[in-house]
Amino acid sequence: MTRALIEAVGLNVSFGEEEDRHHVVKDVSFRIAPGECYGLIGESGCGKSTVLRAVAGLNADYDGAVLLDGREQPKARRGADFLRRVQMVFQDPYASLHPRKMVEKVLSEPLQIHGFDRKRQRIDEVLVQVGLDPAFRFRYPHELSGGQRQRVAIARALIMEPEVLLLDEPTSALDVSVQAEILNLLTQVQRDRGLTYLLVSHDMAVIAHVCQRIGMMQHGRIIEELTSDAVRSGQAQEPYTREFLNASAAFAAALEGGDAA
Ligand SMILES: Nc1ncnc2c1ncn2[C@@H]1O[C@H](COP(=O)(O)OP(=O)(O)OP(=O)(O)O)[C@@H](O)[C@H]1O
Repeated sequence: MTRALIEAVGLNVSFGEEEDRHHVVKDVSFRIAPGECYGLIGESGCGKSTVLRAVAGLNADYDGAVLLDGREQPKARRGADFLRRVQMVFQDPYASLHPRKMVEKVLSEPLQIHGFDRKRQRIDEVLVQVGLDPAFRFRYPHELSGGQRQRVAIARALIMEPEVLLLDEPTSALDVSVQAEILNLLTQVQRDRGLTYLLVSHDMAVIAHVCQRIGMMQHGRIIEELTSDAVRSGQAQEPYTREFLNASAAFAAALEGGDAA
C-alpha cells in the first residue's frame, strides 16, 4: 500500500486503576488505503469498539498514534480538519439521535459549525441519497423506524462530505429485515463517494459484505489480517480465525448467497 488515509500505530488502551487495571487493546496497528473498507472482527469484549473510539478521538487515553493522511492526530482534541473528514456512525440510532431535535436540526447543525453554504439543498440531497424523502426533514426521531433513524444517522455523517466513516456495529441494533437494507446503503454510498471505511462488527456476514480486508481480533490484539477473498477460500492461518469462521453460520449463509463483496 503506497498511501494510508487512516492509520493506527501501536494502539494500547487500558481501563481502571492499579490492580483493577485491564489492558484491553494491545499493540493494535493497521493501515487503510483511500477507498478501502477495512473490517475489525472478533467476539464481544475483544476490544473492537475501544479501538474505534480511540481512532475517532472519543477516548483520548491511549498510547500509540492515529494518523490521518500521514499526520499524527492530537489525542485530546482532534482538529476541525479531522472532525470534518472523519465521521462516525454508532450502533444504536435510538441513542445517537437527540429525541427533541428534528431531522432538519440534526443535519443543519454540523453544516453551521463547519461553515457550509447551501444548507437546505445539501439536506435535501443527503436525505435522498440515504433513501429518505426530503419531507423527512420535519420529523422527530420518535416518528421514524429504526432503519429510518439509522439512515438519518448516516446522513448526518455524510453531510460533512467526509472521506472516512468509522462504523461501529451499524446494523446490529436493527431488525434483521432492515439490516441488509442498511448494509446495502453503506456499500452504495461507499462506491458513489469513494469513501474509506473502518467497520467494526462481530458478524462475519456483515464484514464480508462490505470489507476487502479484515483484522481478526482476540483478547485485544489483531492476531491475523486477511483479505475477504482469503476468508472465502478458507485461507485463514490462525486456528482461532478458522474456528471463528467455522462457527459463523451467518457467514456460511452469505457465502452460499454469493453476496460477500
Ligand atoms: N469505558 C470503559 N471502562 C472500563 N472498561 C471498559 C470501558 N469500555 C470498554 N471496556 C472494557 O473493555 C473491553 C473491550 O470492550 P469493547 O467494547 O471494546 O469490546 P467489543 O469487542 O467492541 O465488544 P462488543 O462487541 O460487545 O461491543 C471489555 O472488557 C469492556 O468491558
